Amino acid sequence: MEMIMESLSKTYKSSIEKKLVLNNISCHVNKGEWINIIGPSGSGKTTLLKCVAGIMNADAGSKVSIGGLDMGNASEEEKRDFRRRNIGYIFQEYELFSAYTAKQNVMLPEWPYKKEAELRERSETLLRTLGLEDRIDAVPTNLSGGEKQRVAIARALLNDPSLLICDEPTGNLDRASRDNVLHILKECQAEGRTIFFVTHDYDVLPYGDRVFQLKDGTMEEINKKSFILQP
Ligand SMILES: Nc1ncnc2c1ncn2[C@@H]1O[C@H](COP(=O)(O)OP(=O)(O)OP(=O)(O)O)[C@@H](O)[C@H]1O
Repeated sequence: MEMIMESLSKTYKSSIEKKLVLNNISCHVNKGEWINIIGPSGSGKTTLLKCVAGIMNADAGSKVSIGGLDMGNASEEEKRDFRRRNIGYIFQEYELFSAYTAKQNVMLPEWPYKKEAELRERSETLLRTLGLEDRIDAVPTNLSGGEKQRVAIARALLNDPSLLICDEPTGNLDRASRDNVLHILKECQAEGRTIFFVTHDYDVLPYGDRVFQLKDGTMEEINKKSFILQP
């Protein structure tokens, strides 16, 4: 799914301050590309992902277009429907519902729209693929951080999204689980999906096609090779 950001700015406004977090960012992502975003804590990575997904409104004058949908002009309902059909979003804080099991959390976004038996089978398959076969019926309070992260990843994959937006999806995983998740995402990319991936982990960078760095409100492309350690 093609993504176009032009002059994208975002200001947080409160009664005591106005904070410009993203300042005139432009970036064009081709269908099927894997883009990695790095940047210091607080540089606006999560803000950028939320503006791109239409979860948060960018400032007036910004242009964000995803798969032809103009986020600035779409209604909340259009954006919600578009996300459900096309975007898998892996939240940094997992955003799991504590009253539901791992399997139910994965099924939840499609519950009103698809047959329950079909959803149950699909979510169990995804949880098994992510190494959670023993935790399918556990509630989030009984899951470790890494397990919760993998449930959140399974949920994002449920609708076979054309675009995966990933906010540090491997931050709480050990090396083996991280490599498993990256391998699964690489397969998703091979199937033609676009991946927009925020990370602090430089070991993730070789998996992507291009790297952008967010700093002081601006975003610039960095040569991916500059992160590969020389012997
Ligand atoms: N709702 C909000 N209101 C005001 N300021 C906010 C709000 N959300 C985030 N910020 C501020 O905007 C800046 C960017 O936050 P954001 O979460 O996008 O950064 P980040 O790069 O994802 O950080 P991290 O790597 O620590 O997750 C931070 O200084 C943060 O304090």
